[in-house]
Amino acid sequence: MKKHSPRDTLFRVDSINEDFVFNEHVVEVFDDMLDRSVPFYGEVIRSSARLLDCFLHSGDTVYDLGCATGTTLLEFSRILERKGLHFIGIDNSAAMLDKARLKAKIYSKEDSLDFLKEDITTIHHPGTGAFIVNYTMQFIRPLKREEFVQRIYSNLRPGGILLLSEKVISHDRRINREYIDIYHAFKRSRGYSELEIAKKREALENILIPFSIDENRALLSNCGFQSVETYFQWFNFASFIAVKPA
Ligand SMILES: C[S@@+](CC[C@H](N)C(=O)[O-])C[C@H]1O[C@@H](n2cnc3c(N)ncnc32)[C@H](O)[C@@H]1O
Ligand SMILES: O=C(O)C(=O)C[C@]1(C(=O)O)C=C[C@@H](O)C=C1
Repeated sequence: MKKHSPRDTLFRVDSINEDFVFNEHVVEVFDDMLDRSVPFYGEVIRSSARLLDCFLHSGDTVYDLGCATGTTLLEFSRILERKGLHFIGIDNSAAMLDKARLKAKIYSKEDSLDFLKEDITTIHHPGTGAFIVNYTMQFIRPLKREEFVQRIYSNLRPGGILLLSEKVISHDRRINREYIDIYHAFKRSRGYSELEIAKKREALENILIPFSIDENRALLSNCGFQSVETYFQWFNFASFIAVKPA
């Protein structure tokens, strides 16, 4: 897909030090930021599309919670064009949604994609075939996550799926440190400087709170999901599938 955002230079030296928020500056460079900051971003989307193809039926609805600029749903609508699914993105940032709608228009997908401004922690969309929650639950306060996943579970139809992608930690201190170093080397290879990496890390401190793989799996199981597996992992990034019993 063509690039739709200028280069992410938010954490260059002259920028101000503040907590990370999804404001208009972030929206402006967001697609470039994700492309250079999330390992195998495109591959995770394509793998998720394969799972949707396996588990969903024609007429099912897919909600992308925290859809940001709509990249994931645009890819789904292209890959799964003939499957007869409805795609709806939800975000609480008007600027993200404006960009998502613009991209849908550019790719002539306005008719197959909808975008809603809602708080993902209070959704009510019963009978949903699949929820996608990519790199977003990590921004929800840990104490609120169980209620959030419970709500997703109760809005899924029997046999429906949740696809969850998150940055993760290891409780083994050595492994955790090595994974973070490997991730920072990845960011350097994508053109971020040491200073940009350090400043972004500081801005995300106490804002992006990752769970371990085991903690995420336990959370999903506690909310009623019976089958829970990881379908992708690259060091400190992982994607999970959780299936609601049919
Ligand atoms: C890291 S981005 C998600 C990236 C996107 N899923 C992707 O893969 O391209 C997190 C998104 O969640 C949105 N968000 C965070 N908290 C939210 C909430 N409570 N309700 C709705 N959207 C929220 C932010 O506005 C932001 O667009
Ligand atoms: O740059 C980082 O350190 C990241 O963790 C990347 C990450 C994420 O994993 O969600 C963090 C914030 C942005 O929303 C996009 C990507």
